[in-house]
Amino acid sequence: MSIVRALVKISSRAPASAYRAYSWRTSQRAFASQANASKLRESLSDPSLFKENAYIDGKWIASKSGRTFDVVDPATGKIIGTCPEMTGNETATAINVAQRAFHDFQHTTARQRMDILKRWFELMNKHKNDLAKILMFENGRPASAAGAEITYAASFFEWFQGEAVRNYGDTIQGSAAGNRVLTLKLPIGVVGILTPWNFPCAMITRKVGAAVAAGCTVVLKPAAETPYSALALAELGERAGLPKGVFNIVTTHENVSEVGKELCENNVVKKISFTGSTGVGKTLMAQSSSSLKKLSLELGGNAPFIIFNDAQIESAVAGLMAAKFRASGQTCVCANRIYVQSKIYDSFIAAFAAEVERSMISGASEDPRTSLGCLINAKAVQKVERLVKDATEHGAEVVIGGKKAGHEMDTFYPPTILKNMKPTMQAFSEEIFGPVVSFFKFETEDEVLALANNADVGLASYVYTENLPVAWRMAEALQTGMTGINIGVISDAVAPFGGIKHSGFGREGGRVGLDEFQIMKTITIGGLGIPESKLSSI
Ligand SMILES: NC(=O)c1ccc[n+]([C@@H]2O[C@H](COP(=O)([O-])OP(=O)(O)OC[C@H]3O[C@@H](n4cnc5c(N)ncnc54)[C@H](O)[C@@H]3O)[C@@H](O)[C@H]2O)c1
Ligand SMILES: O=CCCC(=O)O
Repeated sequence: MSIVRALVKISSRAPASAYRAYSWRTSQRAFASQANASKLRESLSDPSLFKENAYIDGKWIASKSGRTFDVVDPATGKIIGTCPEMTGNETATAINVAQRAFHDFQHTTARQRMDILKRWFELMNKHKNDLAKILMFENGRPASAAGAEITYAASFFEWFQGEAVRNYGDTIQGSAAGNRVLTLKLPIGVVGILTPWNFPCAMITRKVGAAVAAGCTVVLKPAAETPYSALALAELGERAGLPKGVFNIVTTHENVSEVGKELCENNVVKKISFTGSTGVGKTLMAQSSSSLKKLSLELGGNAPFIIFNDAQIESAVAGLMAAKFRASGQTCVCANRIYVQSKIYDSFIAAFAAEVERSMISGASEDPRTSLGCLINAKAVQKVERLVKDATEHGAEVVIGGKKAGHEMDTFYPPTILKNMKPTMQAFSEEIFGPVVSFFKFETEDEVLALANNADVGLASYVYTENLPVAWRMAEALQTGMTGINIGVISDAVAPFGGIKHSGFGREGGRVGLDEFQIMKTITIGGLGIPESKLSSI
């Protein structure tokens, strides 16, 4: 409940002493927040990267109501700062600003946009440690993994600065004599971008890098849990030379539906790019139908990870570690259902469990030894607990973990391995989004293919085998947008990223990433034929 609403509620029906107690607690909270914010700010080499305002038209602003929401470090439970609680109307203002900026920005040359993105990329590298620190505090990611995300995030600006100048069209022979047909790719206009908390930086740069390369202007709504990475990126964008109004950020927590609706229904916005859950993706798609917007939806996954008898075990263990534990298992491409062929089922699980016990260390985010961080909130842990309980009640065996233990914060869950999993269990059809590894056994290629494809979503899949025809057949037949063969990390700025089925549509990164933010214009020119008088009679 918001502070304002809570105060109104309390003041209308509670005695004055209760009000005083509440006000005292509220001011204590505000004080704690200010103290932690200034601690975070002071820990940065460049404190001006930590912003607690929205960013519209190149200005750092508060909400009109003055209302804010708290941002909490999920690893410690401490409030690290506040951000403005913006409304639908304020989002409309940001959209109008972006529209005004588009008027000129669409006419910048590809080289100018390339230069901006290049500088933005360089600034991200220069401030990598500060960006990683901000990400670590707001997301709870351990320090080294936070640094890895900044490198990954910056790679999208590097990639799209190159792609900005590789904006090719076609020339086509028309069907009628003398007709010539050309295609041009033009920026689509103002884009609304909505991003999740699990990759607070990379999900933004993957979209914004492409949008800016194409010549679009942006209104971004970052996740309420992780707004500070977005705001730090805006500060660096300004330093990189982004004109005012090209990149705008609206922050909100309570008004998220209202802000999302405005982005979807406002006719000025020509494209919505969203990464998040399938449920919210469907809502945004329905809301965007009245204005027929172009959409990219990068939604949830439930990746099968398939290990055949002939796989190289060491490499499969390493691949599964990466595909499962990245971001504490909170990645849309995380391995969710692990299928191991029967001959190696037990030995593979034993090798994998040994590696988990050796290398997974849960601890304070700043501790360089920490390799497994917390989950985003206590609710995420409760979901994991529910899935583990359901599995064990229906016959799954716990190999390691399986119980919350040894941590005072309710956001931590230990690495857990379950075997003897069955398709009837909830973790078969639900995305776990946590550090739980669920092993299923299979006998034949056909059987595992049917099991793997028995999902309503289709984002990533992984196959380990030394048999090329098997690998190829599986890659073609698996109903997912992406398949890794003998590799557990498929995310790369050069590679088109996206799903099929209820994992959404559209591709980000790669050569096609730019297309998502462009319209194709076809130009037909008539009267270009050779006059008959110039043709010989033969
Ligand atoms: N395919 C991908 O690339 C990808 C990447 C990251 C996360 N995900 C998926 O996202 C999910 C985890 O993130 P989550 O639970 O925070 O997802 P979520 O859908 O609840 O939130 C994602 C974003 O949507 C916003 N949002 C929520 N309700 C909204 C509404 N009514 N209108 C507008 N915006 C709204 C949130 O504030 C956040 O910014 C998982 O299912 C995961 O697989 C997918
Ligand atoms: O969570 C989804 C996106 C992460 C990635 O780009 O690999």
